[in-house]
Amino acid sequence: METQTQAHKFPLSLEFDNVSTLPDSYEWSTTTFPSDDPCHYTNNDRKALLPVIDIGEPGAYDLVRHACEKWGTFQFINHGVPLTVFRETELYELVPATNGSDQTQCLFHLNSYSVCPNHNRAMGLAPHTDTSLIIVVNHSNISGLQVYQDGAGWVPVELVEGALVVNVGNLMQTLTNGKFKSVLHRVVVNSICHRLATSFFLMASSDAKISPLRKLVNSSHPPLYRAVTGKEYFQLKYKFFNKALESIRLKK
Ligand SMILES: O=C(O)CCC(=O)C(=O)O
Ligand SMILES: [Fe+2]
Repeated sequence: METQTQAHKFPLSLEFDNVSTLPDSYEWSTTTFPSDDPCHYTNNDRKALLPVIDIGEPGAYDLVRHACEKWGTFQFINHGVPLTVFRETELYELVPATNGSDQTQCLFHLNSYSVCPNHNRAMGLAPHTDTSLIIVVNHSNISGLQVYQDGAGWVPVELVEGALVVNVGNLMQTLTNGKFKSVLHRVVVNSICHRLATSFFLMASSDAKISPLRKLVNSSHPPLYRAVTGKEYFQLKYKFFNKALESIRLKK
């Protein structure tokens, strides 16, 4: 048994450290691993490679827009954060911090996925779309994040040193009248490495009204979503989870 003091140290000693098989309550329908190295796997499907964008390049703006329309996600490099920060900073040195006030604009999550004995029958993070406007993920150097794409299924997000992942969230999909797609994603676990990832959520403040931008709405592109406040949308997400966007969709 852990003592109280040890239990607060990172990496956390989690329940799975003490079990040799997956408890029934964690059972998930089978997930498959794309390669022999579950900690650092590559994507063998060259047709389903997520964009990695150098945001210092002249054409970066168009590439970002295209990625948000087609994929709802991309990785970016040349963001100004020195590589040494990625190499030398152990994620577990970071202290998770949230701003709990009503005016919250940003949220920072530290996600910890412990080693799992029966990884192909468990799920680290269930398939979901993110609620906020945009999300920036540092998935460090351990694989696990996968995004769903029509026609390609679950696509692993490849490890690119120093790259950060951006996901389009539900509220950005609303704001862009469905032009940018909020990406369905999940995290799989493995039986060898403990994975840590940080997510930075750019949120709408609770009383901000979010509705499709006027310049993206016209007679051939009528508004797809009704206006919601940040607070209302969070309540809808809690109630409807992955069906929340559907719940504010205007009927034709
Ligand atoms: O762990 C990851 O790579 C992604 C985490 C995530 O999807 C989230 O925090 O919403
Ligand atoms: Fe997410």
